[in-house]
Amino acid sequence: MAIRNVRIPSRQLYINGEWREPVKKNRIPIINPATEEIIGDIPAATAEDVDVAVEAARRALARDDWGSTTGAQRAKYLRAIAAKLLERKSELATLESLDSGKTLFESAADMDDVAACFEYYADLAEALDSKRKTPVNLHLDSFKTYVLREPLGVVGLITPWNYPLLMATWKVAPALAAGCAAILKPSELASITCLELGEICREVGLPPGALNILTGLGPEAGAPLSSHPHVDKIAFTGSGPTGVKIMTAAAQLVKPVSLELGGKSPIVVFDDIDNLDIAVEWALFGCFANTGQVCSATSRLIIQESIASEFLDRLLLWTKNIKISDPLEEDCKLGPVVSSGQYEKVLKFISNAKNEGATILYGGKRPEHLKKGYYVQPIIITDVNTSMEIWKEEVFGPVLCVKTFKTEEEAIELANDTKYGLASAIMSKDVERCERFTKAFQTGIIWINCSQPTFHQLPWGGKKRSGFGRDLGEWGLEKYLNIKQVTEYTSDDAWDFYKSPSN
Ligand SMILES: NC(=O)C1=CN([C@@H]2O[C@H](COP(=O)(O)OP(=O)(O)OC[C@H]3O[C@@H](n4cnc5c(N)ncnc54)[C@H](O)[C@@H]3O)[C@@H](O)[C@H]2O)C=CC1
Ligand code: BAL
Ligand code: NA
Repeated sequence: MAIRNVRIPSRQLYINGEWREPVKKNRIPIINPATEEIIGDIPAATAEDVDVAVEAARRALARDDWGSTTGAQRAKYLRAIAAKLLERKSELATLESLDSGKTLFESAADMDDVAACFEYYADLAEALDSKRKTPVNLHLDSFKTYVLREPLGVVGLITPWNYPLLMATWKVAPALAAGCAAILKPSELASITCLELGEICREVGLPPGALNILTGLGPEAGAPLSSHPHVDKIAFTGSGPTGVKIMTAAAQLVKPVSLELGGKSPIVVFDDIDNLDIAVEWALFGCFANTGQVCSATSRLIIQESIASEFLDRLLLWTKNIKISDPLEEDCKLGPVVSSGQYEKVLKFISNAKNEGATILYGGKRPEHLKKGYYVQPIIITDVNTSMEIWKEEVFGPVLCVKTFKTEEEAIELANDTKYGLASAIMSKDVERCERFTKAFQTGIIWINCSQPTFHQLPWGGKKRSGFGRDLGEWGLEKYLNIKQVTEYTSDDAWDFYKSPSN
């Protein structure tokens, strides 16, 4: 099917370097959330296909063309992938928007980030060659020791729909850089661009089995991957309940996992900020970018009482000015949410908030000019108390709830009043106060005078119920490495622990 001059490719599962029909031959429709139309379909993998892909991955590790590569050789593949991605950037960005509802501007930015992330891990793969073997000096004559950093093995990468190709890349690029063989299971709600990554890997001649891509439903394709005895690690980004299932399955085999499970992140705004509009825009971007479907969205605005009224007035003006439209339209700043399920979920959160006594200051309805599609106006909710669902639970939609504070102590208590621990933001020009908050925030990511800017050189992940482990940066590579110590006895003398029978 061709939409706006982009053909939706029809693909199979990408296993062992080729396209392969799923054993059970099932397919899942692709729905464009802007129109609610079916625009194609993706293959639905099951446990049988997981077995085939895991075997292909194991064989890749055993073969010299992947298992014995240097980091420099792997870097060449990663750079070739990045180059192909950029060649197809505009097509891939359109496909991402059609599949997920992301604005075309954000999809295009994602494709740049995806290519840059492959390039970044190409550099780290090269650097790994000099760090592969590290001597450790024990200051003993009788022992020579060193530490090897080796690929961990076969890794399962289970990813969400909010940044479909980018979240996959945060795991695929470092896994390949480390020399692992990977099986990617993208979200069934948005898999098109991840399948195209398969085509790109085929074109650049990535050795068969190094990366396998299995689209399909979570319980049918993700669960058998998590519990597979020959998968050495699972890296997951998605919801808390699914994270618990994956960790439980992996625990039976003592399989390591890393989990990035979203949050309910605070943005604390103090009255000493110089420019109200600049702070307002960050608050807006922090919660409404990507239609609020961001794990680190700062969806709790905690504002100093002295400026609350003026701040909210401006926030309202800015919010009303956001262009909501088909994500492919120029200047669109807010597209639909990803699916009918997510749409219903967002609307339910809003009605629950009303029923619990909160005030809908603005939004939360279907925009009048959009009759179809999973569109909802951005929402600002006030009169919130800390026992309300809207204060406590992740919505994953353009929903901002607001509370005020008087003192710094009160602000930090409100900020940390959450089971999650992914990100926190503070807006203040007082450097020492920002330092105090940096220490006090119980999260893995701190933003000062901004919210959301993300750089692939920096560790990404949280604490508390937001999970553990880190993507990105050198930390994102380490998790795909096995650290192996080698201890050699170099003395000609006997060990002399036991009495020799010949004496
Ligand atoms: N932390 C984050 O970045 C994300 C958080 N979410 C949250 O999750 C909510 C629900 O969204 P979903 O798409 O249903 O998230 P989900 O957590 O169910 O899906 C994420 C991935 O896990 C897979 N999966 C589902 N069940 C599985 C199982 N039993 N074993 C292995 N893999 C499984 C899915 O197929 C998908 O690839 C959202 O409303 C949002 O609150 C959703 C996406 C991303
Ligand atoms: N910048 C966003 C990453 C995420 O939502 O997972
Ligand atoms: Na879709």
